[in-house]
Order: sequence, then C-alpha cells, then structure tokens
Amino acid sequence: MNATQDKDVALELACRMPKAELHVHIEGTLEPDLAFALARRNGITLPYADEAALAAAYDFDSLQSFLDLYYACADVLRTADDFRDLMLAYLERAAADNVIHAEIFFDPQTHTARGITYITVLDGLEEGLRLGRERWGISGRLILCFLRHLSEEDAFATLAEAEPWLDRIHGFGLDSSEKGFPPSKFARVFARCRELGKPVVAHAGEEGPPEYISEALDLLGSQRIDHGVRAVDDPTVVARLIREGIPLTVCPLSNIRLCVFPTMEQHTLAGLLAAGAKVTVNSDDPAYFGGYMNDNIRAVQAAFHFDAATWQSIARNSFEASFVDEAQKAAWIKRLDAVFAVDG
Ligand code: HPA
Ligand SMILES: [Zn+2]
Repeated sequence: MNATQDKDVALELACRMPKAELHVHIEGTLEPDLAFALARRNGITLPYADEAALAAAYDFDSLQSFLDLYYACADVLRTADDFRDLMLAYLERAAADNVIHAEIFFDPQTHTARGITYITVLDGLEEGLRLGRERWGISGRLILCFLRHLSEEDAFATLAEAEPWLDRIHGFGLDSSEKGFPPSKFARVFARCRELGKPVVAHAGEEGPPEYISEALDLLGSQRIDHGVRAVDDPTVVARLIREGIPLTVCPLSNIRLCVFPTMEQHTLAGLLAAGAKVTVNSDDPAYFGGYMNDNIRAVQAAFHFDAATWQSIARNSFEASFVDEAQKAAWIKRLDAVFAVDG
C-alpha cells in the first residue's frame, strides 16, 4: 500500500471507529429545518423567510457574531417535546458517525431568561437521551453550562435551580463570549459545583488568551479545557497541559468558521498533538459550523493526513477524558482497539 492509500484507510477507520464526543452544545445542533418546524409548531415567526435564508446568515467573523444568531434561534425551543426532538436529532447524527458516548452541554440561562423552566429543559433533554439510548445504543450525559457574559449572581441562581435534580446532570461547564469574561469571575460558583461532587470543565483559549486556560485550571479546577487552541501563544501553558495530561476538547470546523484560524492547515491541533497534548476532536455547534463528528474528522484529515495510529490515539483520548467510570472506559477502549487490530 502506498502512502496515499494508507491515509485513505486511516480516514475510513477514523470515521468508522467508536469514539466519544465531549464538546457539543445541544442548542448548537438546531438545524434550520428543525428550527422552522419548531417555529411552526409553536406559532413563532422566525426573522428569516425560509431555511435557505437562515442558513445564509451563517457567515460569522467572530465568536460573538455566531452567539448572537445562536441565542436568537434558541427562541423556537419552548416545550419539553422540543428539547426531546432536538436531542434525538443530534443523537441520530452522532450515532451515524459512530459516536458511542456524548457529554452534551446545555445552557439553562438561555431558556430560563425567556420564561422556560429549568425542569422543562431537563425533562425534554433527558427523554431524548433515553430514547437515543434505546434506538441507537448511544450513551449521553448532560453538562450544565453557565453563561460567562452573565453575572456570578445569575450563575448562582441557576445552580440553585439545578440543585433539586443534581443527580440528573453529570457536570458543570462555562461557555458564551470569552474575551473580557475571565474564568476568575466564576471561581466561587465553581467551588460550589466541586463541593457538590461534580466534575467541572470550562471553555478557555478559544479566542481568549492562554492566561484564561491557567485560570480555568487554577481557579475553577477545570478537568478538561474546552478548545484550548490558543495555548500555543504561551509555551509554558502548553508545557503544563502536556505535563498534567489535561484533555483539550478541540473543535476544528468551529475554529475555522469563527475565524480563530484562517485555514485548517494553520490550526494548532496537529502541533499540540505532536507535542504530546491530549487532543480530542469534537463538533461544538455542528448545525452552524458545517458538520458533525465525521465532518470534522474529514476536514482535519484533508489538512494533516494523519495515520491510523494517530486517529486511534485521538479516540482513545476521548474515552480517557470522558467522565465515566474506569471499567466503562476500558471496555470502550477495547472496542476501539479491536477495530484497529483487524484493519490497521
Ligand atoms: O464555541 C463556543 N464558545 C463559547 N460558547 C459557546 N456556546 C456555544 N458554542 C460556543
Ligand atoms: Zn463550545
């Protein structure tokens, strides 16, 4: 087999291998067709003539330009059935890409601010997870994200709303506009989350500086860094991520669509991986950024031509970095290795 055929085989294996998705926002999986269907069901008029006009608005130049549209579209989500259908649509696509486990962010404040109760959101998403497991065998967990552009007080109020049903969520995260909203703002909220015995993660180093990555680790106790791709601006931060084995949930297509890097060839994930960082590949907001898990894999492979062993290690990272027990991780890694042992 020549080198090109090797890389084609590697891509086929990467698409087929079992893997975990650790960075996906459920609100970011709202496709234009579902947005219009839910708008009709709920008697809402979207400010776009049709699905094509909405999709044409997906022309972002920064994280904020995306978030403005993302929060506006979330307005079609009103009932538990809406959240269930959103979850089911995502899980069906993820399962088709051989994602066998997903740790899924949701943003309660986006909904409670519009008068939708926390429990409506939670009931709907959970019902979707239950049906997804039944239909496609995919396992899913929920991670409650606080919006960092809102106040600490608002985050504490959200945490208080979540506390009666704590066993139904798996961890806490931090997302939304990054620049100007450092992790330090939420140190006390995250201390409480950790006291409650839950794992915590935070978006850091997407558009923001490497200091935000250090703050997420030191002040929030973040067990993974969501994005983290700007770590390269400070070699001491890269060295620390590698030394401490901190997983990075990298979202390649997202970073291109939001102009974090001009081209995939300039993306820092290959360099970080080669240096020994625990990189995973994820879809972030797949409805808005041009694709789900395997679309991200294809885009990365077109730029970097990884070999099969590299993809196997990326999937292994995804299982090792997940928040399931060690026996479950070992079972999934065994399934992964079996795919590569037969074909690799
Ligand atoms: O990529 C993201 N970054 C920050 N907040 C977000 N909320 C949804 N997607 C994102
Ligand atoms: Zn994200």
